[in-house]
Amino acid sequence: MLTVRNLRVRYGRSVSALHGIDLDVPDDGVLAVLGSNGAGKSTLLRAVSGTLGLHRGSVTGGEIHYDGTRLDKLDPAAVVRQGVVGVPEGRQIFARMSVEENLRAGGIGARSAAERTAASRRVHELFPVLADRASQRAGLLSGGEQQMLAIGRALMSSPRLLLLDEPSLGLAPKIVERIAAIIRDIHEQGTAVVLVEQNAVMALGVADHAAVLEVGTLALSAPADELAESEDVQRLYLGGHAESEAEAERQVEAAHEQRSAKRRLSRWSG
Ligand SMILES: Nc1ncnc2c1ncn2[C@@H]1O[C@H](COP(=O)(O)OP(=O)(O)OP(=O)(O)O)[C@@H](O)[C@H]1O
Repeated sequence: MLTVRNLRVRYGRSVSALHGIDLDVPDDGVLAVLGSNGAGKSTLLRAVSGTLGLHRGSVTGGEIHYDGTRLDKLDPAAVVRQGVVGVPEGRQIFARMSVEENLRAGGIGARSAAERTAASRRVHELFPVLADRASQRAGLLSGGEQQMLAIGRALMSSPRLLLLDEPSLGLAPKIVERIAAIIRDIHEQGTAVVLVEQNAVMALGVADHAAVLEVGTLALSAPADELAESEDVQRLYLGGHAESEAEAERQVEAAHEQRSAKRRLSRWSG
């Protein structure tokens, strides 16, 4: 279980980005974190993954615990060793290295060769395209494939909690659907997920629970299906990027359809 209590974050002296956030992510959960630009979503993930220092930010109050260990005092490598691994916004793969080399880099922290082999098998099963493109330069992959590589590389260290920052960013709707299905698979294989997204349709279709951030505070926290039904959320986040009312309605229907697909799936697997 990840618990975040009264988390406060600043960048330098002047920017206060989070003003006291409380969140819980159970071991078998998928938490969607929604909110508009600048709400503090990436900051939250940076605080959990210990990477705020790389952005001149710091935790100025509160605590983050994972499975009995206090994370907010650890450096990024130590957070990964606790089983918490992030995929930052913008993918940040090693563009000049091959797909296979990128994956190998992700597996450096594995506890044993057997663990590395199992992780590699899992990644290639989830993303067959990465096996097909093993020797290709990562920078030559399509945007969707680069996102898959970024997630695959994170999975190489066998995380128990995966932090995803806007995996749908800049991708075509069909690719976003594939990424959503893969996140569901990853979760069903036993990895908890925190999914930061501006694409609320996608996020609410995948998540069990959702939190909405507004300028550094937690505005709402509720089961994802309740939020998908909420008129405020539909108005602000589901129809927010639609170019017409008809498109907004289509997006709302898509979120409902994704949720019922997920329910059907869990009935089959349960
Ligand atoms: N490195 C930084 N230095 C100074 N201020 C920053 C830095 N990174 C983020 N901020 C500020 O902190 C606040 C929260 O930003 P954050 O990137 O966490 O929001 P977000 O919800 O992830 O938005 P987006 O979807 O645009 O990434 C914003 O006011 C932002 O301008």
